[in-house]
Amino acid sequence: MAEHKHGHSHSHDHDHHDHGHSHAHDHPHSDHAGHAHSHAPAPGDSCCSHGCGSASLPKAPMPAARRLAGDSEQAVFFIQKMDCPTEEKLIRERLAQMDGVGALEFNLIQRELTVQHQLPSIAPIVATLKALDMLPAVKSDSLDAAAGADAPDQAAAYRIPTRRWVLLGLAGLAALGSEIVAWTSGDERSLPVIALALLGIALGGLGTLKKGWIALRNFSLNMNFLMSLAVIGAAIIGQWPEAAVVIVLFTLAEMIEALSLDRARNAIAGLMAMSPDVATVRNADGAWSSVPAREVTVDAVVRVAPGERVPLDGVVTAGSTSINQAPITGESIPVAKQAGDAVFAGTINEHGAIEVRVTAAQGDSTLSRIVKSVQQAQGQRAPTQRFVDGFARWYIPAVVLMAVLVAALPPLLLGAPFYPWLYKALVLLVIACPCALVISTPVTIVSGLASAARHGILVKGGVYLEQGRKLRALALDKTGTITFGKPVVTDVVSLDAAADQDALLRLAVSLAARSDHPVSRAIAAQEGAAPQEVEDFEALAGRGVKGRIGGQRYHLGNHRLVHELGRCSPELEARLQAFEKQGKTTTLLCLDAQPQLLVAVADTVRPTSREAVAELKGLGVNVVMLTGDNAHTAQAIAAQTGIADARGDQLPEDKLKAVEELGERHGEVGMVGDGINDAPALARAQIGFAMGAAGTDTALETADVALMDDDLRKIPDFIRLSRKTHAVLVQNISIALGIKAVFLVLALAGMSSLWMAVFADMGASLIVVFNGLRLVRGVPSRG
Ligand SMILES: Nc1ncnc2c1ncn2[C@@H]1O[C@H](COP(=O)(O)OP(=O)(O)OP(=O)(O)O)[C@@H](O)[C@H]1O
Ligand SMILES: [Cu+]
Repeated sequence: MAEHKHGHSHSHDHDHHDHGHSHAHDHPHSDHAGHAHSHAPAPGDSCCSHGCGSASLPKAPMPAARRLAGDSEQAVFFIQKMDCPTEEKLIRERLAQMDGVGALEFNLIQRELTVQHQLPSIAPIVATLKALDMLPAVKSDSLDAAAGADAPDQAAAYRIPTRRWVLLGLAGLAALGSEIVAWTSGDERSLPVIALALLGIALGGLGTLKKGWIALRNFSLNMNFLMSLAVIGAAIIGQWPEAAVVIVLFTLAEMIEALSLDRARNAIAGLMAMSPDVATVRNADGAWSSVPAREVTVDAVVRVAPGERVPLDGVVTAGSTSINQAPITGESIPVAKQAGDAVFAGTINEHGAIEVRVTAAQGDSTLSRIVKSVQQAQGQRAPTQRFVDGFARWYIPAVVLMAVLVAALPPLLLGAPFYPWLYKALVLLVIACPCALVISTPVTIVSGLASAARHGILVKGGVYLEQGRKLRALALDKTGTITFGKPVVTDVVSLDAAADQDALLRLAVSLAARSDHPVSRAIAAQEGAAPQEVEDFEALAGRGVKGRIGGQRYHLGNHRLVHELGRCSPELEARLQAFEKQGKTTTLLCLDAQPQLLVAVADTVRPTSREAVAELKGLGVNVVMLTGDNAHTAQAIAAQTGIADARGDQLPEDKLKAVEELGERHGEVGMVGDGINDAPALARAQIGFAMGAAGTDTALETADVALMDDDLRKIPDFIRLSRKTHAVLVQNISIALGIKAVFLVLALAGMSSLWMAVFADMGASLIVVFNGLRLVRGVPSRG
């Protein structure tokens, strides 16, 4: 992996109008410290992460929610009881009816609910949630800054209390006892049988019955309602032991489901666990002491011994070592670090002892921003999830209707016996549970997101994870993406034989020193030429720079600039081409618009780029290079990387047009870029990728998919993961529906009992959850 994250420090006053290429990832942490991240865009606003104009293609459909006109407040609740999609539906239906309540965002896996509202206080929302027996805890409330300070310890809240397990165990014994007594005595309605069954229902099923009752009162047909109906129905037709066994099994299924969701949540939390809890901090007197990492402030100096993990983000101030950055970038190749280099919390110091000046508090570290970003990403609904939710909406009523018909029609029309058909109807009600179906999608998406994060790929939403497999074209910029973005001067040629080349070079260096553009930086790095004072400095986007030195007017820029100055000639063009054909970028220093000096710089292609391009081609993706650099250089670099379609001289509008045109020709387009000149094209692409995100705030926040390091091979990795995720989603939906279909037939044929139906439902839920969790284990390997 490329290691080039040296913080550079130009002491000059840089022009910030310099377009494009401030190459953010080349100078990390310049203002990292004290940069509080409120990483919480309002739901619904997140559709356009680049702030793209209204003309751009829809990147993610808006969540179906009422939009509030004007400003709205936001409150986040932690709802311990919200662990099943049924609860979500119930809450959604009730809250959506309230005036002043806008978008609702559910995060089942974190059990969080975010509400946009325009109410003077959140009390009515809390009251509604309480009426649904949801017992919300306020995590944050934009009306009340202090809210959430005493939010419960969520980790503890996720745990299922032992008491519940014991109760369930006793309930199970009672239900089993009832079954045994009934079986041995051959009487299902004797007093001991009924008493034991009632005991089982009371110990294990009251919660479900209560929820069922709440659902009924709110006219919301949900799982609990169906189960309650089935149990009461079974009791009415005298199947007491069965009623008890069913409710106990159902409660057990619910608890197992909650546990398996924990697994998904842990996949994310596990990322955070990589960062140590204590840091060795230098005190004012120079002694070292152990301090909880949470309490270490920016600018403190911490010591990291060999073999230890780096506790906080920072910059090395003393010592040198190599660090395994796998927790951030997913690549376990050690990276050399010396004074001035950035290190990240959670990464592993391999051999040297280093001292690190902390640049971000624990909560702002790159790792915790990754975790927050993944948590947030999974709160947004992926397209498949929307489909599944929509399906579940008509599925339950349809099955209930069918159950009613099954119970009523055969006895009424054919004179069939009533009880057996009622029993079949009850089995149908149990089968109607869509839990497996509804839960399969979020679990799969979360596992995919967590797996990507572990491999240094930060996906900003399930949408992108689902879309990745559809990418048919990928546009790459050249400087800093395909190449290292660290060009060096290779040739300096005076165009006027009589001129003093060193004096001209000194002028070029003076102008270049004012710019952050990689080409300028290469020129500015020329040795032995102290820069001179520049007046009226100006950056010329896509061309170069200009300014006055010693009263003379100078331009420093590319062929386009000279052309526009009207001083181009066939001879000059021939000279430029000779360098460009070798993949070098040419820059000309002009005095009074007249070219005087030619400076050629060469950038190195990243060794991973070529492989990435080959892999992308293998995946059926058309790779196109779009660069502001000239066409000849573009061709030469493209040839080195195996890219057939390379387009040079691209201004920002041209890049945008190119992306549009690729979209029309091939379908979904991705774009990788890092400069301001790439921003419009990035926004237009269906998926905007940023590289080297570990060192920068902006790349981490604005891209749809951020690669933590500069390895382009992560893009084919991402596409493969997207395909795998899709495959698992399809499997899960087929399993969930398939099992239902089988039991539907069995039920109608009278071959399925109630408890078999509950068992099947539990089995289906477990299968889809574990199938989904499989994704955590790995990105399909890159051959
Ligand atoms: N500040 C500058 N100093 C010197 N040359 C510049 C400067 N700005 C632009 N140029 C010239 O203009 C060309 C186009 O610049 P632009 O920033 O659009 O693209 P780039 O960063 O070189 O390439 P890419 O689009 O692949 O990232 C550069 O190759 C360079 O020759
Ligand atoms: Cu020309």
